[in-house]
Amino acid sequence: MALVIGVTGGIATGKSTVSALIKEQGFTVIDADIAARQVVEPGEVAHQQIIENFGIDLLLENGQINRQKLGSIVFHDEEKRQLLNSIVHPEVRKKMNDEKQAAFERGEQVIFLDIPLLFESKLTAMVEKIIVVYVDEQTQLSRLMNRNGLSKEDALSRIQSQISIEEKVKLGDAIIDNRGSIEDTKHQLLAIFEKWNIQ
Ligand SMILES: CC(C)(COP(=O)(O)OP(=O)(O)OC[C@H]1O[C@@H](n2cnc3c(N)ncnc32)[C@H](O)[C@@H]1O)[C@@H](O)C(=O)NCCC(=O)NCCS
Ligand SMILES: Nc1ncnc2c1ncn2[C@@H]1O[C@H](COP(=O)(O)OP(=O)(O)OP(=O)(O)O)[C@@H](O)[C@H]1O
Repeated sequence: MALVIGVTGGIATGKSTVSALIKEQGFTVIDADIAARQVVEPGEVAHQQIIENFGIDLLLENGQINRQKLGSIVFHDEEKRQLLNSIVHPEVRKKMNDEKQAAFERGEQVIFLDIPLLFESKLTAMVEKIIVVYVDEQTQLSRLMNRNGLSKEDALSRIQSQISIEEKVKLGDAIIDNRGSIEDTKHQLLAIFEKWNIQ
């Protein structure tokens, strides 16, 4: 039986960074953020449902959803965020399950799922072990502001739309402290692999 491991954390705490290190070790990482982009491509069911619920003005000239505009709506309005989640999440779960199945069928023994909202969306049953990628809230805020070019207010509203990273740390089977260098983060990841006998 293959082992399925969830990688989670708060927004901008370093899940993608850790996922890249996991891939470097030769493992498949199935990324919920990527799936969430694929299921809203023009022609997909969720694309149509988003237009019906949020309006045609949300589209760019090329027919893609204007993610910046949608983000500025849903990260300031919990009801609208729940509405978007109810459209996108079922499709994301399907896509991730299909990709997981394909990895099983390729004979892979350990599969990683990078799911930012693992706890918020109550998806912990999808995985057997959980790695939480941690940085303190100040580091999270400044990395998010830098990476996305967001104001402090906008960055805080995104952070506050999730369970706090301090809470998530209590729920993980293993924690990676990503406040140091990438090399330091890699050492912690490899130590977890050793402890869990992942090779
Ligand atoms: C609101 C959208 C359009 C903003 O797009 P944008 O390109 O700016 O951000 P991106 O998708 O890369 O997400 C960045 C991070 O934001 C956080 N985030 C995204 N959606 C949500 C949400 N609904 N609730 C809380 N945090 C979220 C996650 O930590 C994610 O890693 C987009 O995030 C979206 O469609 N969200 C709904 C789907 C979802 O929940 N995705 C997260 C994984 S399933
Ligand atoms: N150890 C580190 N040292 C310095 N900067 C880092 C480190 N790890 C990640 N970063 C930077 O912090 C930002 C957030 O990292 P990353 O994109 O991996 O987070 P994430 O958790 O995947 O974000 P999201 O929730 O938005 O998907 C990026 O700009 C990244 O380059």
